Amino acid sequence: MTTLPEHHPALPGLAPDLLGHLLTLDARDPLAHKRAEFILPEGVVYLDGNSLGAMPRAVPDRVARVLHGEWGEALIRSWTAGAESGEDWMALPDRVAAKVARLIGAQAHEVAVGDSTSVNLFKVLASALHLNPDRRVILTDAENFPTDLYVAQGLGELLGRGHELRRVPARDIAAQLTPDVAAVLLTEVDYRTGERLDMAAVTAAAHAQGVLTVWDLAHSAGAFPVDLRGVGADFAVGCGYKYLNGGPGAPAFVFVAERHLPHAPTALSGWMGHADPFEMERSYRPAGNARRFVVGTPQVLSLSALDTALDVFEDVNLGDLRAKSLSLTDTFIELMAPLGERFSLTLVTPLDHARRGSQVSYRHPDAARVMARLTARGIIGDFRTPDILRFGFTPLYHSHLDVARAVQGVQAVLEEQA
Ligand SMILES: Cc1ncc(COP(=O)(O)O)c(C=O)c1O
Ligand SMILES: Nc1ccccc1C(=O)C[C@H](N)C(=O)O
Repeated sequence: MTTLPEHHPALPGLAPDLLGHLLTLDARDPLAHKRAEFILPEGVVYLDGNSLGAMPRAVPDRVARVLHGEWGEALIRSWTAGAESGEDWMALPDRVAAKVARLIGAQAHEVAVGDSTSVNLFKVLASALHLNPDRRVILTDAENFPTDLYVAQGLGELLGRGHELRRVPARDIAAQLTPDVAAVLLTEVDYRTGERLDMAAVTAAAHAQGVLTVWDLAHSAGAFPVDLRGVGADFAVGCGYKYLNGGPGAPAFVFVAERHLPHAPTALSGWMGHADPFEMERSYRPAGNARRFVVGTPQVLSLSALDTALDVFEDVNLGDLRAKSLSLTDTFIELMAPLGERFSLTLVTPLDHARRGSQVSYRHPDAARVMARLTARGIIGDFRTPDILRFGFTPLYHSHLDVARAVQGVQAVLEEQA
């Protein structure tokens, strides 16, 4: 007989056949062993890895080594110590970039790591507009994440050449790829609904109209395999602290397709993106790879945390990651269905697998209060304005039993409030 995993208290009230079914799914889970690589508080079902990923167990030791050994003892020598084997601080952004590249279907020299997603968005959008100089429109999803909208708006105004940020519903993007559009800026997975766009189809449609693509992979990277090269994407950015589990404020990543590297200027030409920073040349000569999108001194402490966090993915088959994510979200949707009928819960996440990221969201008229109560019970998700309850699933550390516990928590809160 299957035994309950240690970190799960038994689930009182769960029908034995359902419990058996969930335990079977968990017993067959090829990623079940990954949970032990994270530190998660007892008694909590953490459904917020799409806002701040949980801490991988190996991170504190790595950060302590960097603090005490590399900073405390070796001091300035750490910038170059171990350069022969690529262990030096100078090479840290490139080492981390190579690990991210595998997760997003890119080549290592097409990826740089540093700064925040917002800042990286500014850099690549500026590059895209430069590469399409005769067009003046940035086309975006009207409901895109605020920072994407703000950065695009601000950059357009700064350029002072009459750029327009055109916001249209995501479903209309393909029809709006008119000859005045320079770049389309989209988040692959909507942060509120969890709806996933067809990146391959949108990219192909954009290219057919001479439009460059900028993808925000904040809710994609580390949640399922992304194939930037396969879809022919031009530019992309994403967060280090969500599904990559790099810690609060972790450095973000930026992707520039190889074909653009010789021509894509960086709006922020800092010395760390120079081909040879310590030559101290008088004028800027960009690194030949995406490293040019690193601007200033790398954030060694947070890059080190992210570097170790990414090692969790080393033995992970990304197809397994996606399959498990879908199994978790399917299970959640299925177990929540009877509650939807009893309470005012409306599923807003697509049932179609191809159109789903790794989260499930519902509208509820009192969503803020429901989420506050859930959080107080240790079921941690997100409230997103105006009325969204959002539950993020992380295939590396969730089990199907976690899903059932979360649903039991939602049921208890909704019954209390009724
Ligand atoms: C789609 C999307 N883009 C960007 C960000 C964040 O950007 P930054 O890390 O610069 O705050 C988030 C979340 O905060 C997000 O959901
Ligand atoms: N960076 C943060 C800092 C503080 C609180 C939340 C965030 C998030 O990342 C929110 C997330 N982007 C979201 O999709 O809602």
